[in-house]
Amino acid sequence: MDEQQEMTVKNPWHRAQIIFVTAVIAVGIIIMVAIGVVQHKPLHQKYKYGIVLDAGSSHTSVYIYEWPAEKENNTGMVQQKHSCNVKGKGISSYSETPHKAGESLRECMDEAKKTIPKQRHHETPVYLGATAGMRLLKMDDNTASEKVLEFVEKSLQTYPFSYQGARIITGQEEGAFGWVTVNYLSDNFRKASGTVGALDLGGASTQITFVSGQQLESSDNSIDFRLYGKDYHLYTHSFLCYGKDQVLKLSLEKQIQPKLDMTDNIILEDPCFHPGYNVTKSFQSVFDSPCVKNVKSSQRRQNLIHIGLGNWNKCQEAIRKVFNTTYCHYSRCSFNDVFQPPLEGRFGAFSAYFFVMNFLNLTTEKYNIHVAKEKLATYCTTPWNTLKKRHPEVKEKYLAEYCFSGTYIMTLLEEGYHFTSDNWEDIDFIKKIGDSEVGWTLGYMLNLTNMIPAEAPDTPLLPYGGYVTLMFFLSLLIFVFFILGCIFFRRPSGPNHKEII
Ligand SMILES: Nc1nc2c(ncn2[C@@H]2O[C@H](COP(=O)(O)OP(=O)(O)OP(=O)(O)O)[C@@H](O)[C@H]2O)c(=O)[nH]1
Ligand SMILES: [Ca+2]
Repeated sequence: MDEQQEMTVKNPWHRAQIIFVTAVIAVGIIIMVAIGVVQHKPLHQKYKYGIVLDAGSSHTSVYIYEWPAEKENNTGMVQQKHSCNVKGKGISSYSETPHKAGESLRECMDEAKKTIPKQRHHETPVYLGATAGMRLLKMDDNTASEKVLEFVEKSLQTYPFSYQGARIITGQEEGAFGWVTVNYLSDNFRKASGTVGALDLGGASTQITFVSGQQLESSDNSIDFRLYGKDYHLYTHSFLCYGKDQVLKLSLEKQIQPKLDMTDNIILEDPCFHPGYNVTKSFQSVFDSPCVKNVKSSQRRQNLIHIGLGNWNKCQEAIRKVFNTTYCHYSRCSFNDVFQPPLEGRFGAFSAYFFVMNFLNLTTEKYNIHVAKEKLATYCTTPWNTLKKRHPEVKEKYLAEYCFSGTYIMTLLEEGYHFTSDNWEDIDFIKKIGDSEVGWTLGYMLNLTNMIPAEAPDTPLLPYGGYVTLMFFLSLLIFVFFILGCIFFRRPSGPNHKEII
């Protein structure tokens, strides 16, 4: 007993003291880690914003994008926060009243002012990109197109944002930035996985863009990007006048060609419109475009009496005539003597590809190309009155044109771009990825703000959550081992054990 007392007195690691000291050290470690973690995490997530106006041929849309301020160069961070459709037609329709082009943007820009926090207004860039409608106006009347852009610019400069310019973007930019958008939103750059091609069908032009492993025979169709440490060799082409509104004009022009000598109104029996459809249109309204300039300048007839026949086969025959496939001075072409390498990979088809194929229910199920054609053929025979009763909510102009547009899309994809029954299912008809709409605007802004770096940034060893968890458990482990150590230290061992107790 005396011996034991002697030992207890001699031992500097008294039990209570050990536990106290150990606990203090452990709590200290945990506090240190917690402070380190909190210190590195911003207290409030701050967002930045960007505005892009898509001044298309048929209408203008205003897109507001948002991203966490401190993660500017992490790909996948920018998302669409809001979008607004400008009332009325596209800005090119204001060629005779250009001031109205600027005014037309007011409502949506006022909405942008409300959507973006006030303290961020001055640093929010605003870009306007005009596409095929303005390209056509520029071809037709350069002064008018400049006036329209001038008024649009004046209008945008009245807002508290950081105005960055309004311009007509090229077809290559439109195609390439559509491709950037699809792949950015699919996170394909960060994953360094394969990319998907982009198919965009507008009102006045259409774009095809994909990564090609082939040597491109035409420099006009070639764009190179270095994104996130990887080189991308892109094929892109924009067909002006091959958007769905302009191609309808082209097709009508081809169909009435044999009747152009007639002096009266022209009656056109059109297989691409539904049986019972009978609408009188002013000749001028149909052919007022540089895409069908010959008709416009040489013929000024009063009216076109447009009568539907609803015959899909004949409709496709008529549409085929807008593609010139008789001549190709490259090793291979799509149509109109435009070079196109073999198709590669999957494709995302958006804009009117989606509007039309979605309405026709050809996007949701995996139809093969033959079934899709059969369904479309049946749809085209539906009488006009039946359709109107079936879809009272759909705008009549859209409803009347789905048979034509669907047939154009099938023909463009199959006979224009050479999709076959084997790769038809590689096409995804899409409108949005996540909450962001697919189109060229996001890619355009990412490019102009340098938000996709050429080289991948060094990434931390662990994601933030993983780091916190690991540090916590390591501290806990140290604490537990310390306690165990103390217990073992405290417990006497060896042959004298029994004697001591
Ligand atoms: N059915 C349907 N058609 C639509 C809708 N929105 C637009 N369209 C039509 O689809 C076509 C393409 O629309 P967009 O992609 O907006 O075309 P855009 O950007 O104005 O034209 P581009 O300058 O050639 O790109 C046009 O003919 C539009 O009138 C919709 O919600 N439903
Ligand atoms: Ca467009």
